Amino acid sequence: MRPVIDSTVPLLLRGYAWLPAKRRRAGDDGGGLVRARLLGRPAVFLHGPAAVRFFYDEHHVRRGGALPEPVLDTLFGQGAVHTLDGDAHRIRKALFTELLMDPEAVATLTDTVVRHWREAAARWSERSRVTLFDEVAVVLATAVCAWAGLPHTGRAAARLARDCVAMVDGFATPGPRHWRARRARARQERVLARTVERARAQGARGKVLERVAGQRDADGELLDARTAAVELLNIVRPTVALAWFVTFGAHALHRHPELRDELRAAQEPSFETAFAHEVRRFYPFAPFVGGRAVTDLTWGGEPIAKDSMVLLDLYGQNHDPALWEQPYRFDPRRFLGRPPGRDELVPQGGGDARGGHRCPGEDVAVQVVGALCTELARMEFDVPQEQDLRIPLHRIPTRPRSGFVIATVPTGG
Ligand code: HEM
Repeated sequence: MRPVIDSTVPLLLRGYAWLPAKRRRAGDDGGGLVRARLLGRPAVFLHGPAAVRFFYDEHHVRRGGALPEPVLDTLFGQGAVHTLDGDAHRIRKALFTELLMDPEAVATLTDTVVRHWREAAARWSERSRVTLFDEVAVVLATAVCAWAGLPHTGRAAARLARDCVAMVDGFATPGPRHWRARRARARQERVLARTVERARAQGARGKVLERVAGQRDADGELLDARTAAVELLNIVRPTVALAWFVTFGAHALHRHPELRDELRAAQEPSFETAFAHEVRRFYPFAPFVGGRAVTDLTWGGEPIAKDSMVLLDLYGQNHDPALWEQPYRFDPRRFLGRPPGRDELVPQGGGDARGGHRCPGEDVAVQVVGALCTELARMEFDVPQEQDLRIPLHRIPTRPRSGFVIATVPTGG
């Protein structure tokens, strides 16, 4: 086998564009395995529904020791559910599936978000211009805290929103963005660990806080307050991160104004859901997920050595022409009357959310993004030309450079 040069720096520099370019150079038509070296280790990238099933088999890929420390210290937190395997994972994961996959809880969270959006939108019309990304992040942080029973309101919620955005923005880059992410995480873990301690001493105010504060691990012990804070942040941070998808949704409505009318007129939720799926498929967000090979493996006749990094190429799979007709066309109709297959659409991972590591927040994501894009479609606003709406692919995570500035049209003349 040819020696493979380490690709960590090219990946950091080229972002989402790195893997497709590597795939083209390797002459791969999309179905095969791509080899690389990352952080000094051999790595293989897979994609496609069969690869999803291979990757999510615990006999093939484990998560323990797989995530680099800079990612844990910014995005997920030390000791997070993302890093666990076997029974330890199943017991911790039940906490999230119970809280986040219950239809009533999802509906209550969505209603809370919409209520806070409407209050905020009424204030936007008093200002001539607002940056949608920043505003939506604060709406989401305020709403998820209210829903979870966390005490953050007003400025504390705005601070939490900024910190959650920083944690996501800085996980895949060296330099100032990364250090901001580390500081943001350290600050919010401290704050939330105190909240957990208070909840344990005085009784919690909300179901989510109470449930997380009372979580016991496989050994029957309560989580230490810092780990409980990490897991509270694993609910709050990704909810705030829905600001990326809502901003992408605004971008799609701007590029395809006819969809605005369709969303506005939709009598039933199916178009809204299809729109949310297409936003999650089309726009680049989570690039891939990864673990380590448990043992020597074979995929498509190719050997994968024990301990290699095995990565599932989410962005690549969501744009694979073998799965999606005209993958680079934004078209929510592709999901109308045809809900996505479990291992086909993978912006939030694949496999089974209850049994494996798939994101437990997918129902929340689809409903909140759908509801807020519909709110947006119903709102009167202009999109000033003097802003940069390009979405650079070299940056992970990316978003419209200007954050999507809107000029609200005052209501009532
Ligand atoms: C912003 C949109 C979101 C994206 C792009 C996203 C993406 C992902 C991805 C790729 C994974 C990893 C899957 C794997 O390792 O196989 C994941 C896991 C997870 N997500 Fe999300 N997610 C989003 C929203 C949410 C929301 C709204 C919540 C909670 C309210 C959430 C909570 C979690 C948790 C707790 C895990 C860990 C699951 C585990 O390791 O078992 N996510 N998410």
